[in-house]
Amino acid sequence: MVATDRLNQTSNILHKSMKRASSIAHLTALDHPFKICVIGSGNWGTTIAKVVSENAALNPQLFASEVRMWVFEEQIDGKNLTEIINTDHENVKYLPDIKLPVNLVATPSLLDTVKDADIIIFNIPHQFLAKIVQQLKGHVDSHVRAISCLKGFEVGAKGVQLLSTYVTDELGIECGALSGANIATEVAKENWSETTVAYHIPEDFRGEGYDVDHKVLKALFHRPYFHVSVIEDVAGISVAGALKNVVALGCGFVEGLGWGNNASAAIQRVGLGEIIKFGQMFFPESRVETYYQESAGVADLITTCAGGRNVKVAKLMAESGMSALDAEKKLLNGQSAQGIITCKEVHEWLETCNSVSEFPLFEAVFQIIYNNLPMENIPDMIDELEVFR
Ligand SMILES: NC(=O)c1ccc[n+]([C@@H]2O[C@H](COP(=O)([O-])OP(=O)(O)OC[C@H]3O[C@@H](n4cnc5c(N)ncnc54)[C@H](O)[C@@H]3O)[C@@H](O)[C@H]2O)c1
Ligand SMILES: O=P(O)(O)OC[C@H](O)CO
Repeated sequence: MVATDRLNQTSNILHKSMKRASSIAHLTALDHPFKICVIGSGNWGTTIAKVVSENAALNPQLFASEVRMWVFEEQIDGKNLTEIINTDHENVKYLPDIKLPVNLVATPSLLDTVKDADIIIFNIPHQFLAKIVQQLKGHVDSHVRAISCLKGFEVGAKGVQLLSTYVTDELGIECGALSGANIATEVAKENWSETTVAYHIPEDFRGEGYDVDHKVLKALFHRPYFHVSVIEDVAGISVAGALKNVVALGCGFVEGLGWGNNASAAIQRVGLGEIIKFGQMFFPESRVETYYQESAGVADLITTCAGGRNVKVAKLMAESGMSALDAEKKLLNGQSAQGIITCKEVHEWLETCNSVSEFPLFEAVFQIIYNNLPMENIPDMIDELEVFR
């Protein structure tokens, strides 16, 4: 009896997942297949390019097979990285030992990459976004749609902005976000993980089959090893994705000091509270439920604090006394620990708003990295400032 129930249950699950897969597979682009490009070819940029290229090859009615990936050109052993990727189908510097699909084409020219694209996926360390977006101005049609996979904020004349909002404001195109518990190398190895894509359907939506909607985004990003949930809360997933990197630096400090799991859990508790508070104060459209219902949120905080690059960099700082930038350079071979810049952006914004004292962990991380405050002071800094909560 129990065995029969199990069998029925398994067959129901299989039936549901086959139905879901076939409903995605039967989508058709009614005008021409959507042309995809990826801007960025780092650790995550290349991984996401692999994911979408696989789906592009599998769904010819929906996506053009060729996916272009913009590569910030550099030489590896006297050869251009683009040439290596296009010949060997491997990004030997930023994603070694992972075979890339043959329909993924590395392109050194930014403008050639976006030419005729229907969907642009931004995936670079966020400190380079402004420069890239400025180069794209005037070269992207207003009906192009975009997804930002970046984690960070833009802080400037307009205050603190989501990176997707920055893209929309500067290029005049709708931009959503993708964020989740996604250490790139695990996704690249096709170990199962989940992610969240958030996207608002814009007012100039041209209709199902002619434009990008939630079904198209699911078809673009969902893989058997990469399960996608598509929602509306762009602000919630973006705030969570940016700020968990700052919390991870705090975890790295206490880990490097040898304080153990309780200390790391304490940092994550305070950090989650500050993430939610930041979202509510500065992006009131974000939903608190997103943080625990979606992969972008608590789940991302957990994976990042367990094994992300920010935690590794901060740990090395604690163990060696190195500066953040030196530790990043030594450990990451050109990759970026985004929390180092994000904590500065957050500090500058909070100072403008006279709200520094309401975010004691974020401020402690900033002071340790930029003003050499002893990391052993973290517990006291959190206590002293927490009275303002
Ligand atoms: N790696 C991950 O596990 C992961 C997972 C999820 C999200 N993210 C986020 O995705 C974004 C991209 O991260 P990544 O891991 O692909 O990048 P990365 O950290 O691997 O950075 C290296 C990339 O930066 C490029 N670069 C270096 N100098 C440049 C310049 N002057 N102009 C433009 N590009 C330059 C390099 O060419 C390379 O492509 C980040 O915001 C990151 O937080 C990363
Ligand atoms: O390696 P990190 O610290 O940049 O984190 C990677 C991802 O953002 C985890 O989801």
